[in-house]
Amino acid sequence: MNPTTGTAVSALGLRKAYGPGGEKVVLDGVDLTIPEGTVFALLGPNGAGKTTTVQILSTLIEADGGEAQVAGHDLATDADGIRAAIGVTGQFAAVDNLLTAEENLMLMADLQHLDRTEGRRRGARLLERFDLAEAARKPVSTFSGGMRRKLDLAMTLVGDPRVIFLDEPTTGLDPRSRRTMWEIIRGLVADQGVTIFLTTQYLEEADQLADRIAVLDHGTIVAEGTAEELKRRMPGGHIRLRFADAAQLEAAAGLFASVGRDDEELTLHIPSDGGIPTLRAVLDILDDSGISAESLTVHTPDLDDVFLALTGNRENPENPDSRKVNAR
Ligand SMILES: Nc1ncnc2c1ncn2[C@@H]1O[C@H](COP(=O)(O)OP(=O)(O)OP(=O)(O)O)[C@@H](O)[C@H]1O
Repeated sequence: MNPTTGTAVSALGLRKAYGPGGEKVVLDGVDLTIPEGTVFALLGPNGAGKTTTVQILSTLIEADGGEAQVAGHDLATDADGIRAAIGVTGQFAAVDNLLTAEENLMLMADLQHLDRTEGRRRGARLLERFDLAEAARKPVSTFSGGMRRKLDLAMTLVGDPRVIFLDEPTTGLDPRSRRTMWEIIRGLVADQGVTIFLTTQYLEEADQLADRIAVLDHGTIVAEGTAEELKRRMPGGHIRLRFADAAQLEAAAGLFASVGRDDEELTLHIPSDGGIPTLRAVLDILDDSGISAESLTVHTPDLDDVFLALTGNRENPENPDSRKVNAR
């Protein structure tokens, strides 16, 4: 962690290209700032460069350009410092199928140079915490997908990391296992103040977990903000006011420039970004005219709308999956 800035991860102008002449540009100048103790979600369609970003920040591959600091260590000069401070789980998981859960955890403790007693103690505590104690002595090859993910994360936690990279942590899990994983991730942030860097293709996952979301498309960040901020940027949001009778509806309709109305439902739809200042302005206008609405609801576009609007305008001919996302 960087004690002077409170920033867990920062990156400036990260670039990465593949191919003999570097003609396949994967990251084209990625900037990120992630405060410590928060959950950050990097969202993007297949092939956007999410895994590449995680691999660079976790020192698994080198960037071609740009700079980054992770947990207070510089990527270019102190990769060892970063490795000691982070945990990585996901598509390149370290779980050994032939070993039991307990053995996997002990192996991790050995790699972290913990003494045997401390290693055992931490392992047992993690198995308990992740509800894997009963299966502790069974080979991992007999585990369900959800159990393996939990073990993978438990193995990461043996080293007590301050920053954890979770690359698509719930891909392929059923809804119940996904929710369990979300609870675990929330618990890590709440109880231990760790920083989570998450990549996901699930908008709901980003919405549920992340303090801030960045949308990556074709190697650049095309939008960044809280889920609410991103949704508010989309057209289609409105405030819906319901009135007690037709007279009130009529009077209110005359107060606003562009409104939709539904006479049967006695409602007005006022285009809005859903922000509090707009909401207050609408209520003030009604108040000043002595009209009171029976109910007020704010409708904001969901994250699906945001994702499709931001990433749907260019197709990636090399990646049929990205077309699938774009065409939805
Ligand atoms: N070693 C490599 N050599 C050549 N191209 C690569 C290599 N690794 C990744 N790529 C390409 O870089 C692009 C980005 O890949 P990356 O795995 O970072 O995307 P992603 O956003 O994580 O996608 P997904 O959601 O499908 O995992 C892809 O087009 C991929 O084919």
